[in-house]
Amino acid sequence: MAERERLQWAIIVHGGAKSIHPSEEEASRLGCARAVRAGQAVLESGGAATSAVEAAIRVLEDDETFNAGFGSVVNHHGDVECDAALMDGATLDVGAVAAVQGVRHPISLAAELLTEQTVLLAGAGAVRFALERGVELVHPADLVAPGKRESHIGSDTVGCVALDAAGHIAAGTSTGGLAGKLPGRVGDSPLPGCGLYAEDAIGGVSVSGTGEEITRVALASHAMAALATGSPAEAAEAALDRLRLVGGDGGLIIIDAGGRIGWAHSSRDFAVAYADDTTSVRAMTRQVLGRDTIHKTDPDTYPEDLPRD
Ligand SMILES: NC(=O)C[C@H](N)C(=O)O
Repeated sequence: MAERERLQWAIIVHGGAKSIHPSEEEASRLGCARAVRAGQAVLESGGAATSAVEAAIRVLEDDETFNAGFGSVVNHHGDVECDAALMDGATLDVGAVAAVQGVRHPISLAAELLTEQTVLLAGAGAVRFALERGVELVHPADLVAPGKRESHIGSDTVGCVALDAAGHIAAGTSTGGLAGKLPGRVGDSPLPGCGLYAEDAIGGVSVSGTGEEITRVALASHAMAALATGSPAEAAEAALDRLRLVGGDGGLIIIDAGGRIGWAHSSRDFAVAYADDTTSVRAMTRQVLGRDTIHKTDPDTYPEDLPRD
């Protein structure tokens, strides 16, 4: 197939690798579509990929459908502790935060760190940094959405990858982690090479799934390596093969340097939405790519007047 000319911009988000209850499918698709629309607005006005990723993830963090920011699952002690990261493929800068409490938008705290020498801040130090930088803080209990306190199900981290008009790629993640996790536990999401990676010359990837297994196989780095020889969907598939070695479940979204979008998941479902300068917002909760996926759903196309809450 002839190589496509590079697109002006492209963006994909995910709402987590998990089983999505039928009653949550529409909310998952709509939530992801809204997030894409927020990132798209940044990209269409010539904004940076890092800003688009932050804007998209902030929408997902505000949506209790997803396990990030408000609506995060609770840990073993009933508290929300969040991990998030943002990586700039132009500079290979990373900003990451782990096990933070009471930060309304962990992705914005990660963005604040992006230009600092420090890559990853955890716990109380990260919250102090948020205070110094004027990043919005809330009472930690205010991040617990009704219904999530009792819930020990669900593992629906959010993520985003974007390519901007200048050819720069960024990737981001945000999560409440795994329900019932030990306090202080940190998953793959804030770790470059595990939960995310971005490098302009290659592409960008954002991951969801069982964090310990994803970390053990450095999943994002495998997807990046596989992009050298395959399409984004093939690279996501190759990474999932790697994950099967340790028995984990997951999903990956990818954009390559040419703006091609792809994703795959071994979890039953994976809410995804995407758009580029030639395609309006499309969203779905599962698709056939992985040999372990069981359903096919044609993507819903969302018009300009995307429904609002
Ligand atoms: N839902 C998720 O993707 C969870 C995240 N990967 C973690 O283990 O913290």
